[in-house]
Amino acid sequence: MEIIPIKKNQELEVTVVDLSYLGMGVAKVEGYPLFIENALPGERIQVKVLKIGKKFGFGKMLSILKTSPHRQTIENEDLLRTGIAPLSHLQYEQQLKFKQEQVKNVLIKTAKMPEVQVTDTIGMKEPFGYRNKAQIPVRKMNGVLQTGFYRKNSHELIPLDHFFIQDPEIDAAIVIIREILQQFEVKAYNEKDNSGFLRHIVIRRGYQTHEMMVVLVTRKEHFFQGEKIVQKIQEKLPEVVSIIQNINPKQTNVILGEQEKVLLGRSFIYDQLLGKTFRISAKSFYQVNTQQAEVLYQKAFELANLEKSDVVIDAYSGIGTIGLSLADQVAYVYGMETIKQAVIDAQENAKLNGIKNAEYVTGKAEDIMPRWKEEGIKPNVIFVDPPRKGLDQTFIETACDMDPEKFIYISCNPATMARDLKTFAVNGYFTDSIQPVDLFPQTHHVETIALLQKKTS
Ligand SMILES: C[S@@+](CC[C@H](N)C(=O)[O-])C[C@H]1O[C@@H](n2cnc3c(N)ncnc32)[C@H](O)[C@@H]1O
Repeated sequence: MEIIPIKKNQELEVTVVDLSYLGMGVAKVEGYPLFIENALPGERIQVKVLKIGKKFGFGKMLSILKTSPHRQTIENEDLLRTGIAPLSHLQYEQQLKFKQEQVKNVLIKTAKMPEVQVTDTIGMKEPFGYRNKAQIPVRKMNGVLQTGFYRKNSHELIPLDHFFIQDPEIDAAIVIIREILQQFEVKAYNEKDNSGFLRHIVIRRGYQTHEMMVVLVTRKEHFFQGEKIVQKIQEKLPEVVSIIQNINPKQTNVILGEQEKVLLGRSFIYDQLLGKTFRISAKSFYQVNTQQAEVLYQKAFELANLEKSDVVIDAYSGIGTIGLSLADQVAYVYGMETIKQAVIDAQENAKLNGIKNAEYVTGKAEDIMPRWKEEGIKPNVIFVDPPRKGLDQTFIETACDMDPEKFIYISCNPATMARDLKTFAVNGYFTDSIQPVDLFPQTHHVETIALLQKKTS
């Protein structure tokens, strides 16, 4: 586009025509896209132009002149401002449709597979208060240690007590811990000059067990009055079975550092998933929505149509939730994962549940898979559940070379999944169907399960 038809600070009336994949309303002014927070398709709004780029700009909604029938009232607009719940102004049924459309779009545009069926998104009955984990930044505001969340695309803290999508017991615990920290005059971290002490409070709470883990992320090891603070937390929060100090001295956006000290109790909590018990360490991955994780895994097992003689690979295995949940339906499970603590959890979880036909090793999927191929392991079904960046392309080639009957690809990023499905197709595996599951209500994130089968002709 040569001429940009609008100017910064201009106020104008527009019609919202679309919702971006990040949940922002999109209006077009003479073809020039303007992204607007808290705006829904079909709405006529008054907007002020905030930012102009070469290809698109951003606007701030001033008022709604015509409201979408799909809009719902939100408790607190900070949930949109912080990006905690960027779809919370859209009715839940519509959120589910929006997610299905997102998956369809990437299949058409990225994977070039318009023929693949994308089924309806499986939603939750109560789509809030579901997160079993919180990672809350701690900063000094008006001279006081404060907790909240960052404004979108910034590190400016917006104080917040009710996070809406988090387990309310976690929200309450954050407030109690904050008050204790204020009482002991703990210094909040200042990222501008990498000074101060407390950076983040991370909390996990077992959905079934209600066991709570509190991780205090600090810049330095020396914890002035640490013992007293720990004692007070335990006194006020009897669900806490684990308090960990994680030390992160670096000037970085990465929350957890390398070094960890157990200040109280165990280095892990237990939770139950699909009738099995799992221990979860601070650095191990565990799906944040336990209820929907059960729905996700059950659907994945159903699609896998497992047989008692099957050999299964659980790639990117975390604490072994997928492989150990299905171990009693198959002959053997091999799992691999990069985080050592998570692999130890998986090994312990196998013992805890009396599972003898599963083994877990530490390493990158792309390094372990060629080794297993060399050793002559012949999987019938391979489950892959990678992080947002998707699969390593050499991993896909090696895995396809091992000639399994099918793959079950669980993904938290439809865009990288669509890219990977193309590589699978080149290597002889076609995508049969895609099932979106809503693990992250009120947000733009969506989890999907793809079933891939070997090409027969
Ligand atoms: C989305 S999680 C899934 C974990 C587990 N399957 C579950 O459902 O809880 C992805 C996991 O892959 C691990 N990971 C990241 N890169 C990896 C790699 N190159 N090889 C193996 N595992 C990796 C992460 O540490 C994380 O535990």
